[in-house]
Amino acid sequence: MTTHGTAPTTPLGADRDLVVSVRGLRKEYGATTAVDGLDLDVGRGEIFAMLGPNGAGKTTTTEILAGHRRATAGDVSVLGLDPARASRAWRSRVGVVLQSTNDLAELSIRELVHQFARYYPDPRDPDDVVEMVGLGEQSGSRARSLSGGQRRRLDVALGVVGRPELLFLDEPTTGFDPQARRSFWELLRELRATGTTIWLTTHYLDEADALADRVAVMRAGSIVALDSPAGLRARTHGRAVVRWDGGEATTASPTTLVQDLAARYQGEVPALEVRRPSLEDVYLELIGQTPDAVPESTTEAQA
Ligand SMILES: Nc1ncnc2c1ncn2[C@@H]1O[C@H](COP(=O)(O)OP(=O)(O)OP(=O)(O)O)[C@@H](O)[C@H]1O
Repeated sequence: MTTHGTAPTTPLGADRDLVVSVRGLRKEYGATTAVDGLDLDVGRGEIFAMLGPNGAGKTTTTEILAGHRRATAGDVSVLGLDPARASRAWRSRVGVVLQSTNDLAELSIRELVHQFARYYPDPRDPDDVVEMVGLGEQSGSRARSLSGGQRRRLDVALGVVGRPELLFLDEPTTGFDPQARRSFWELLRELRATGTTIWLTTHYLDEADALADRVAVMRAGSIVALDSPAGLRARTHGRAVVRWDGGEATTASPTTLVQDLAARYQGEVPALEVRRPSLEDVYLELIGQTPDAVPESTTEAQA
């Protein structure tokens, strides 16, 4: 706990509506600074997403918050406690799904989820949880025999069976087919509706856009933007990209440009496209990369 000035300040984690509070978090691995002075708060019942390229520091931050890794410096409060000194009671309030998966015994899905449920004081019904993650039909199969995406669903089942107040998910939908992702998103929304706070890392823009109340974009150990998906999108400041056979321009007044072009071509402008920057464009700009080509799916042609 740190106090500044003479007036007493609220100790980190004393605000019960804040599930996660981080101030000045740093993590160094030898000469590598993985997390470079992070400040953030996550409110109860929020879905909070961390986006960022490989090596940005998302996993390191998540592991520190989940009590799996020690910070080099900074103050961290998760559910009112420093995770580095967390008790067993604290652990039972937190669900953790990290990238490194557990080594599974020769148990069936159903047996595993039942076994995990016994570690918690007030677990969900394990059979309901197996259904909830869409593994009902495979519940008798050995966990080892699952596909990558099914395995990830099992990880989520093990993370939620203890009825956690806070759920950490590190890249939870990697390896999911599109339909499995959609139903997984639905599951996360249901969990949020029952009051679960969700901390999520992802590489998928559409995932953050579809799910998150707020998104932190991380780059080289720092947060470069922290906003709602709509707030991030608004950073395009009304700009649009106008393309035609012979040129391209980014402008805040595309209609005027199209009128000018129409006058110049005396009618149809060849291969005219007008496109609003997508969340992906904003993201790529934030992390210092610009797309080589505009993806087809985000291209909007207007006559
Ligand atoms: N155990 C470790 N020892 C040394 N360096 C590490 C270790 N874990 C991570 N790093 C380094 O810390 C930085 C942040 O890594 P981290 O895994 O937190 O990033 P990330 O954003 O989760 O990346 P990804 O999207 O690839 O999972 C990287 O430069 C990485 O090489």
